[in-house]
Amino acid sequence: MKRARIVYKGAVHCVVEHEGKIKLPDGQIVSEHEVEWLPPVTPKTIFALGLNYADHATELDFKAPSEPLVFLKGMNTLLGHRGQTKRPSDATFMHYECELVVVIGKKARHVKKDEAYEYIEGYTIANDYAIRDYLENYYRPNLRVKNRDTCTPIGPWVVDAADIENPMNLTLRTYVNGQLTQEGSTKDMVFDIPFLIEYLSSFMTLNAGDIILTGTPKGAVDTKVGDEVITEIEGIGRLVNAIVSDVGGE
Ligand SMILES: O=C(O)C/C(=C\C=C(/O)C(=O)O)C(=O)O
Repeated sequence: MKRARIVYKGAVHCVVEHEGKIKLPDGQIVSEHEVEWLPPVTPKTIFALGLNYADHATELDFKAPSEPLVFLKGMNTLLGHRGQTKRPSDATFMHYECELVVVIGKKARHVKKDEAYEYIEGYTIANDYAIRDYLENYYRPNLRVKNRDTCTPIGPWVVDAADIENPMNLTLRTYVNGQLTQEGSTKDMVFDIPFLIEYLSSFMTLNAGDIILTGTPKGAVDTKVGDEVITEIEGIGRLVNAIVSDVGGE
């Protein structure tokens, strides 16, 4: 089952996918172009991993971390499928990052690796844009890199965990204006999903609806106003995003 949140005729609905279209709670079927897509999740906490693919660390001239490099993101960053991301006017380098997102299904504290999958509701896709102008080293606060308004498009769907046979072997791809620019596999994560859930839940509580952005492989390159960026993950779908100027914006 694939689930999403949309606005249709001025009202918010939780919907499911039906033969490539959208099924509303009253059974009505509508096309994806008739709706406004919202982020499919409303987390209390958004966790994200930095440098969780060794080849991405290498392209930034960093070593892969020996312990998970976790940071938090604000709700201000979230945006739905087919949304418009405002390219910050102070950015020289705004890199896309295609990432598998784990959606937590129930309260998790002191979870062991071998039980971790029981705590996952499903998976979705994020594009974790990075304003690389402000990337200095591992230890700096990364607010200006990773917490810009609208810079985390996410969705379109949350796919039930039961429908993803092996989340640790999914192909990720990014297309900019139709050109394939990034390709990798979740099998190359430095810290895999069970490890991340054990690690995070060892020192804090994860709640239902919380999300973990699991990092991006190599191939993250610059984007500009006017680009269409599609991040795609095998078995989940394609997340479409447009980059617009923030000049004169709110
Ligand atoms: O911008 C960077 O690549 C470094 C970084 C985070 C990295 C990721 O999100 C990633 O590797 O997926 C940072 O915190 O600045």
